[in-house]
Amino acid sequence: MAQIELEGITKRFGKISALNNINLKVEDNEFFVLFGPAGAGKTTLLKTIAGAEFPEEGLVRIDGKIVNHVESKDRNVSMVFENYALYPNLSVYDNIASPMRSKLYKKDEEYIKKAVNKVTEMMKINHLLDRRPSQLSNGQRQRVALGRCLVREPNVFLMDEPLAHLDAKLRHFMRGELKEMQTSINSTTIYVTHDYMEAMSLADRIAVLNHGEIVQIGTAQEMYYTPCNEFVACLFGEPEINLLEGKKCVCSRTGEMSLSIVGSDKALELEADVRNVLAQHGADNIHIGIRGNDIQFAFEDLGDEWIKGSVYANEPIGNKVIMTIMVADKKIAITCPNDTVADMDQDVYIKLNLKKALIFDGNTEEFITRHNIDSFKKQGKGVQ
Ligand SMILES: Nc1ncnc2c1ncn2[C@@H]1O[C@H](COP(=O)(O)OP(=O)(O)OP(=O)(O)O)[C@@H](O)[C@H]1O
Repeated sequence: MAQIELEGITKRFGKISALNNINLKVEDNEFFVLFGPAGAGKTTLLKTIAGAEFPEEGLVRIDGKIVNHVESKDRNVSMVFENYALYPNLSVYDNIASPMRSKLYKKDEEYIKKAVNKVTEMMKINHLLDRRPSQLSNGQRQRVALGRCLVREPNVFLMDEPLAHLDAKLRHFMRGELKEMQTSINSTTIYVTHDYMEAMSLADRIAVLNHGEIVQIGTAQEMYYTPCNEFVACLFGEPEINLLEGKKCVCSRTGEMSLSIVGSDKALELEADVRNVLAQHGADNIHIGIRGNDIQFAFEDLGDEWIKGSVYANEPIGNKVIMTIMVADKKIAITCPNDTVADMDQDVYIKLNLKKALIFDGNTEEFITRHNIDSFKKQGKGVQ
């Protein structure tokens, strides 16, 4: 159990600023995910907490104590690295046993045997105990590295893409095991992943990083339903959220402010709460963020709010079809039932469910509002 606090952390590699003024508080017993594109600074942040990198500026606190000058081995953290970092000359058994034989944690061999058996059974690698790392597949090596991280009970687990090389089924199984284990042994976990589904299913809270800075911290729900900008909105969801250019206009039927999509002359009616926020907001250029499953489609014109487009692609993916539709010059991806059949260039009509739309400022790309915004806010635990 431990609370981690980072205050003003800056880390440079020559001219590269890998972390820039990071402020973050991870609560005791929290499962905290670092998420973001390649090169965002996730691994550097994890290593800074582990004591494998030292920041030029800022403070690292574990349970309130400043640990900037405490060596990695004395921080009682257990880290699993992306590149496994296994001892090549040791067997799987001895690799996993190694942390418990260190001076700090010295345990007797009987205890070690039980602990190694428990973790290797969970990882489904108990048939590989005598092999060396060079005699393993990448997925097996990754499980050994994870086993070595999990075998003792540190204050903090630091995990860098620990499931990246596993096949989909094992990955799904391991996610469940990790979450279960973290809850049962009450330890704080900081977990790096590229996979938004993994981030959303494991995390109590997520920090999105980009260019060495934190863009947003929040629950999976907040990231998905109230992202702070278009960058975050695009990271969560498959297919990626559609961002359509819109303009404020007046609806001839209601006389109220509404939105039209650039390339279409239809005025789309807004919910009163969204309309009120937009009326106060200066920007005329609006981006409408709408996910593929919040768009209806039909092969005939069903009336006022239906926008005409043409089928550009129709891609079956398992239990659904992703149809890409061209409206003016813009591609829009929608999620359809798996028996949907469509011809290329066929006329198709779509209707946006604006109750689900995210409204962004077209110039700054910052989030402005959505319908029922208060029901999506502040459901996570902890503080930024
Ligand atoms: N030892 C190093 N020397 C020089 N530059 C480094 C070093 N380690 C990281 N960097 C740079 O710091 C930045 C952040 O790297 P980091 O590995 O933390 O990103 P990341 O978000 O973990 O990326 P990925 O998801 O690809 O692993 C990158 O620009 C990277 O090239």
